[in-house]
Formats: sequence, structure tokens, C-alpha cells
Amino acid sequence: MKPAHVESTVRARIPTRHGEFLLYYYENDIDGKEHLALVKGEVAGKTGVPVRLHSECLTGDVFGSRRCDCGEQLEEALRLIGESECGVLLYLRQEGRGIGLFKKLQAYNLQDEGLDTVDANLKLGHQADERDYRIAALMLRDLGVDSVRLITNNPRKIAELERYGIQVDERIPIEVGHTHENWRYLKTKADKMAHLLSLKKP
Ligand SMILES: Nc1nc2c(ncn2[C@@H]2O[C@H](COP(=O)(O)OP(=O)(O)OP(=O)(O)O)[C@@H](O)[C@H]2O)c(=O)[nH]1
Ligand SMILES: [Zn+2]
Repeated sequence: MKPAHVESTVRARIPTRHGEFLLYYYENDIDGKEHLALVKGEVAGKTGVPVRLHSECLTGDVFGSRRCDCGEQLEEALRLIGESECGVLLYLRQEGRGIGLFKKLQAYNLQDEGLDTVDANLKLGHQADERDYRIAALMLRDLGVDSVRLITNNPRKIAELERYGIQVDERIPIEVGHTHENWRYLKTKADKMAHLLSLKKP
């Protein structure tokens, strides 16, 4: 694996309803995408920093789609970090679990025909989840963060961060945004993708 170059080339202050953050814009030579870090407070060298790895979901994050829980998870993660002394939300351009928006919309149509979220990806010739967390780990290192409390229900994110040398001290569950519309989607994630969800029926 060639040494990667991941660098924050500009940052700006972003006041939000959850307090003030610094937004770091990252460039890299691995996938060339614009990954972002929203940082609250002083995180460098701290242990157990609250961290959320948020995978881009245009439909959920921007339009509030109820096919998934992403929009509400984004909001809740910012709320949790905002009320902590410090924390980081990485906004990772991994739309559609890494297959991109075009393919995700095709996968939605297959789900409307009866396939589940995993089989829809497979039918389109993709893996169920194509996300890689190397860039995320390098961004955290660049911020001086190597010991985190990870806000997630997805054990794969914990394993992948640890594989790339970030210590995960604790998992902070984030179960919000469950609706009638996304019940089957979430059930599939629990059954087939090992997501840790208690899944009370909405
Ligand atoms: N391919 C595909 N991607 C989806 C679908 N629904 C949501 N996504 C994408 O899934 C990603 C979010 O992943 P999730 O599995 O919801 O959650 P997670 O980030 O793995 O886990 P948590 O940390 O617990 O939220 C985003 O990139 C969404 O765009 C779908 O039906 N098909
Ligand atoms: Zn989503």
C-alpha cells in the first residue's frame, strides 16, 4: 500500500444550533473526494474523544428521507458532540455505502420490488457494503485523535478503525429515526449486517 497523502487545506468556523464547530476540508490522493471533519473544542491528544463517522446520504441528510435513519442520526450525533467538551464528526463521502447515489437510487427501486438492502446491492453487482475507513483513520490521526468513543450501531466501523490503528475505548449507541417506512431496512441491517439495534417496532 503506497503512503497516502491526506491533508486539511482549509478550515472555517461553523456556528450551528448545537454550538460552534470548526469545519476541516480534507484533500487526499486515495479517492480524491472532499471528506470533511466537524470538530468541537480541543481534541488533539485527548483520550476517549466522542467521534461519529457519518457516511454521506444525500436523501436522508438533506431531504429527510424516511427510507433510512441517516438524517436523524446526523442531527443526534451533532447534538451529542455539541454537549460534550470536545468531539469530531467525520462527514465521509461514502454515499450509498460506497456505491454512489446513482446506484443507491437503483437499489431503492429494487427494494420497492421486494429485494432487501443487501440483495439489491448484490443484484447490481456490488458488495453489500463497499466502504473503506482508511481515510477516516488518517483524518483522525491528522487531528491528533487516536483514542475514541465511537457513536455507532455498526460493529464493522469499530473493527475497521482498530485495523487502521485507532483505539476504540467504547461504543455510544445511536438509535434514532426509526419509522414504519424504514423498519424493514433496519431489520435487514440487524439480521444480515450485524448492526446492534434493539428495534422496538415504531
Ligand atoms: N446501497 C445502499 N446504501 C444505502 C441504503 N440506505 C442507506 N444507504 C447508505 O448507507 C450509508 C449509511 O449506512 P448505515 O448502514 O445506515 O449506517 P452505518 O453508517 O453503517 O452505521 P451506524 O454508524 O450505526 O449509523 C449511507 O451512505 C447511505 O447513503 C440502501 O438501501 N442501499
Ligand atoms: Zn440514509
